[in-house]
Amino acid sequence: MLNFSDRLIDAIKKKNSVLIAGIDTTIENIPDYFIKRFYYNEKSEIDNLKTILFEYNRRIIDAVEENVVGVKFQAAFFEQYSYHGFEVLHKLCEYAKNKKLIVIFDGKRNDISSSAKGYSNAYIGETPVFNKKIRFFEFDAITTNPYLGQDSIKPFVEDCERFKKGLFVLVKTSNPSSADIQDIVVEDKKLYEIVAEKVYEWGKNCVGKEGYSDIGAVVGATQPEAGKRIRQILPNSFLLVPGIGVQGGKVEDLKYFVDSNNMGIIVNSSRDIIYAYKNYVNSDFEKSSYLASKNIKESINAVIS
Ligand SMILES: O=C(O)c1cc(=O)[nH]c(=O)n1[C@@H]1O[C@H](COP(=O)(O)O)[C@@H](O)[C@H]1O
Repeated sequence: MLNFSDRLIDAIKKKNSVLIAGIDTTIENIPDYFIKRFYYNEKSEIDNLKTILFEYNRRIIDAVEENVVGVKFQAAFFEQYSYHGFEVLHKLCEYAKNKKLIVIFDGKRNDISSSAKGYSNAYIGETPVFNKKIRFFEFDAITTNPYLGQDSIKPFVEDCERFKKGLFVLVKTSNPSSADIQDIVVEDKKLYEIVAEKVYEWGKNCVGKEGYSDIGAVVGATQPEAGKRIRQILPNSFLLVPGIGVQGGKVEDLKYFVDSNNMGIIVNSSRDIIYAYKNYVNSDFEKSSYLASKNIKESINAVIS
């Protein structure tokens, strides 16, 4: 199997898209008419929840498939429904995988190395069970938090090498308070610059045939200045860029995040896609999500090609 970065590049070329659809759906944002269609009084709340969460997201994936290179599942939106949500996540991951989409687990997981290994086993690796090793999830990549340092990242990096997977390390996030910690100056550098340098080190031995590392960085679209700087520090890493649209990040600013080949980014949009029915064709969420994903893809391509 090809390295993650090579598979990602192949998929981007095939789709002519760097757009990732973020599957961040909550039940209260699913249109009423859809809920009515699948809600059965004789079934339990939990059974209705599982059916509706799966069926809605499955249709979103069908609708946007043509315009996106992959999907990112934000764990929180599934965890809030406990193991019922995780059951749906498992089914959706398989569903998207079967459509040959790049599938990212956005859990921002990490801990001391023994615990980090458990996270890595679960989402991008395999877990020892008696005398077997089981792959519970088939995600292509996972997001992770760098705060605990190198030994906490190592289990993920090793699994990336072993199973040809990808890792996106939080470097400069999109949220308004990201400066509180990430912009602290340490020995003339902002902390996020130091984290980016670490990401470069961690990814040095995971380079695919196209020359890109499988260890990338998360950089918010709301942070173009940081994007420019991080791109200098990470010339051959993929940047996962969330925060366009609702959070205020501008598609025009993506020019600061790309590398010298106008490559090296994937751009996430969640609410603008999954709830596009609120802005487009209220009665047809699939058509709305299709149109939204097409428009976002085309506007990104206009900036970076
Ligand atoms: O790691 C992420 O994906 C992430 C990092 C970050 O800095 N900012 C950020 O918004 N995200 C995620 O990207 C998605 C953004 O959603 P929208 O603002 O609805 O497009 C959510 O799933 C966030 O959890």
